Amino acid sequence: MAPIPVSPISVGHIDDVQELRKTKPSCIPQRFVRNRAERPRFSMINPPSCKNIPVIDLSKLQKGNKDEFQAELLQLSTSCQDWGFFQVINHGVEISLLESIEKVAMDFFMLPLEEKQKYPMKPGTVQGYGQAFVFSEDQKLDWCNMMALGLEPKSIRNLKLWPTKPANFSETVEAYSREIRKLCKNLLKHIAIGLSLNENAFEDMFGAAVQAVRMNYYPACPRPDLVLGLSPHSDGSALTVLQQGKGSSAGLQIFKDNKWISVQPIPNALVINIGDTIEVLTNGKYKSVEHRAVTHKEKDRLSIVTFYAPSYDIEVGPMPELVNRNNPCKYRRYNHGEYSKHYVTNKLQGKKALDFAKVKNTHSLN
Ligand SMILES: O=C(O)CCC(=O)C(=O)O
Ligand SMILES: [Fe+2]
Repeated sequence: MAPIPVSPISVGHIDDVQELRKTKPSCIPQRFVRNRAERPRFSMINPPSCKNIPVIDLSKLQKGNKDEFQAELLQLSTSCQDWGFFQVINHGVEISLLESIEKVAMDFFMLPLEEKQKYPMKPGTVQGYGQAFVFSEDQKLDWCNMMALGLEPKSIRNLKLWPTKPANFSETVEAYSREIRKLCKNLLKHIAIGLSLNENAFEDMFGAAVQAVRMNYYPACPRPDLVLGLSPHSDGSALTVLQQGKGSSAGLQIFKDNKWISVQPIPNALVINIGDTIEVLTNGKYKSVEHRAVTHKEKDRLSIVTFYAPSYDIEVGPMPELVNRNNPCKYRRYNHGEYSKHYVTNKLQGKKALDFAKVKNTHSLN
């Protein structure tokens, strides 16, 4: 008799957060209630002295005169080095496409649960509908429903997990992802120039880049002070592009100078962040930054997140140009596919995943 496949992971019952919300619970189920230290403290967010994350005007890098180009390039390098996060305006992605992706994502989340559950996210994977990064029965859960899809290269697509509803879902995700791919290449080109590297340095190294999209839906929560929309983490990607639903509450927070800072959405801008892979490639000059999502008492929130990373068969390690006596090599070389596997098979826990790549016993570790 053929052995019955048994999932080695037991995650217990996971409530669907939108369904839970519909029941208007008077108290939050314990699995969502964070330990005290992890709870968001809204009174501590964004003191008046704290600025919003930097803004990059991509049109100045593409069509600006020489002075505008240099000034914007400097702003880009500084944003990558000091913040690891920025918003990009005049990014070249049509507003109508931003609206279409938001519509299909929203329409998807509004489908009946049975329809969404036709594409279940299996424990230990990050494709399909459900909660990702859950590995045990006692792990706290995020106040979020996710739909995650692998896109490029075509070999990582799992079409069984692509919804057939709402109408135009696949076409829209594909069209959107093509444009976001162009944006990532464009940004990486300018990031390379800002680092005095060949403009194609990243592009040439990445091979057939991997791209995945994750739609996050955070229903309003009666006790935003007790839960997290998404646990603190850095992204395993090279670059991440995040679109926030129009009119959504502010929900994304980044950890900077030992404080959580709330990112104030700018209409039609896209939020970009440096992922672990760029941290390694730049030998820590540009760092991936820990971030999380919090919820709102009355408003739901949608985010559409694209991860852009090198091909799985690529070897990643600090670029020789960025390693020198003052900045000795901080990360080992490894296969990017192995890192991706490591990343998706561990719970989100700040920047812990990157320990995988850190060289032990150097004085300059941070
Ligand atoms: O929804 C957000 O603002 C954060 C999403 C995020 O960080 C992610 O999906 O990796
Ligand atoms: Fe993230």
